Amino acid sequence: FKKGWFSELNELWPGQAMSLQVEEVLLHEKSKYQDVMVFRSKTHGNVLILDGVIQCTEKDEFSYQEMMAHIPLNSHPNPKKVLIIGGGDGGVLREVVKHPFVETVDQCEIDEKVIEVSKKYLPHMACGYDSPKVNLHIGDGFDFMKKHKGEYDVIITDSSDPVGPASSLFQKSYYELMKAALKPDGILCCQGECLWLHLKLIKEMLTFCRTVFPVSDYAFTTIPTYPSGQIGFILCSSNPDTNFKEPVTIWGTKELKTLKLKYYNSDVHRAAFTLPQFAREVLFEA
Ligand SMILES: NCCCN[C@H]1CC[C@H](N)CC1
Repeated sequence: FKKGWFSELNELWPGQAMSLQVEEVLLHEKSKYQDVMVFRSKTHGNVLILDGVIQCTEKDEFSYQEMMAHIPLNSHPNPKKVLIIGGGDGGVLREVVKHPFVETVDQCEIDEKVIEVSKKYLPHMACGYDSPKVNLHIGDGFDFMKKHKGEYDVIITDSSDPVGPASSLFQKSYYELMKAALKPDGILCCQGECLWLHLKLIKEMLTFCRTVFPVSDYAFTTIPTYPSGQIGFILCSSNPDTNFKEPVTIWGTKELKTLKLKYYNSDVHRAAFTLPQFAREVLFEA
């Protein structure tokens, strides 16, 4: 490639590749599960790469973390107990612990190296680990959920892509496990890939979610450094009265400033469920 540039080449987005200019590689080593790299980019701050895939950049990570946390939390009337599967960089955790209703957060991340690296090179994301609300567990999310039935108001699965270690998180069996770990009116939010690239996979997931939950929906955010600049979220609720499109908790300007939110607000929440026609007809009309 052009000297001094990182390109995100991957079979999950054939024929295209996001590139970032590299100033300095800060770390590059193997964890027990994957190849871990951090570099300081010219224009996007520090960047975390796992197995050659961009996980987050300091410049735009807040788009994904805020939406992944606040869409489910503000769709639940009183989310006290939250579980995060994955999310080792700490960004989603940082957002969840901000929420005034949240009392405790269990986080289960399989790769301790990702947490260690984030604390060192992504301090503005890993700051979430400093919260007294957090119980951190290193291990497999499947095993953890089997031991915590009916415990959670909200479960968030902040995963990488459906290749390698994370592919099992995109199966029906995993959603059945999350449902069992939720309280009877619980809500889940999972990384749901991209409308431009993975519409078929999203359709398959929504189809099996509709056999497991009374309510399932899909929302998206814009994020320049993820493939095609967009990523979405699968949202499911065991409470048939849940309407994700209308938040039950609405924050005003003062609260948004206090919470330091720079992407999420109630109008952005509502708009996130308004899909372009090519996606709406496949996901909700066919
Ligand atoms: N907290 C960010 C976790 C990473 N999320 C995924 C990274 C890889 C992308 N292709 C999809 C989102």
